[in-house]
Amino acid sequence: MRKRIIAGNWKMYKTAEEARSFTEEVLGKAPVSDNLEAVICAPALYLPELVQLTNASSIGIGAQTMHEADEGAYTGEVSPAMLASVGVGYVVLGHSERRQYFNETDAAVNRKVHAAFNHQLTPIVCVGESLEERESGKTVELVANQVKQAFEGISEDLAKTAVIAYEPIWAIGTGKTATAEDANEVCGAIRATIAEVYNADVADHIRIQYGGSVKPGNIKELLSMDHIDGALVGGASLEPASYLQLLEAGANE
Ligand SMILES: O=C(CO)COP(=O)(O)O
Repeated sequence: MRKRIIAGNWKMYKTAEEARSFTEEVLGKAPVSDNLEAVICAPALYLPELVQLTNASSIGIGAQTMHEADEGAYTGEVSPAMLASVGVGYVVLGHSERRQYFNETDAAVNRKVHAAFNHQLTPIVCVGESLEERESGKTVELVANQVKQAFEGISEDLAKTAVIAYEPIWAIGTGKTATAEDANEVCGAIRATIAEVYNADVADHIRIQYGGSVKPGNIKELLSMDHIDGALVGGASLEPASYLQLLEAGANE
């Protein structure tokens, strides 16, 4: 049985004080369950403090991106070694906003997946199609290709521990969620791709999240689907009450 993973992606929201008070508020209230991994992916600036605050809790802390090199003359960047050195456990890679606004390519995502594993960070690898691509019937082909490229050269043992987030671009921040059936179909195709690239055992272990306008009102249905093992949540992860409701759904359903 795959352990569910529900991750909030705060994107570029919250002041330091807001990040702190959110975390303090959810700490005592987050459900503790063997079936659920809860994660907050915060702006890099707040990561050390959030790691400290959540140290004794069931909540894990993740970054939203990173550079692929351990160190170097890359002004403004944060390296995987730096993330690991402050106790960060996860990193979102290849988010569509990174691909769109920061020209992150599939090849760069692949280098970052390698770099994350080199530092014992769990990568949350994002894939997903645009509306145009969906309408032209290319979703499965495109997403399968993104997955294949992201995992190029990654061993079976490491791939098993990765997380893939299927986030259709047209569903991000728009209030338009993919239907649970459509989301499950693509997540199933991602699992089939992993089975093809690796084997059935890796496909059985790897966790696949859905992301795109996930809310307390639709998460249960999404999580009831065979191939959906969790959610990567933007807007609805910003308020403690709704983040906690998402975690409750993950722990209970
Ligand atoms: O991009 C997302 C999470 O990474 C989804 O964002 P929303 O939940 O705000 O649609």
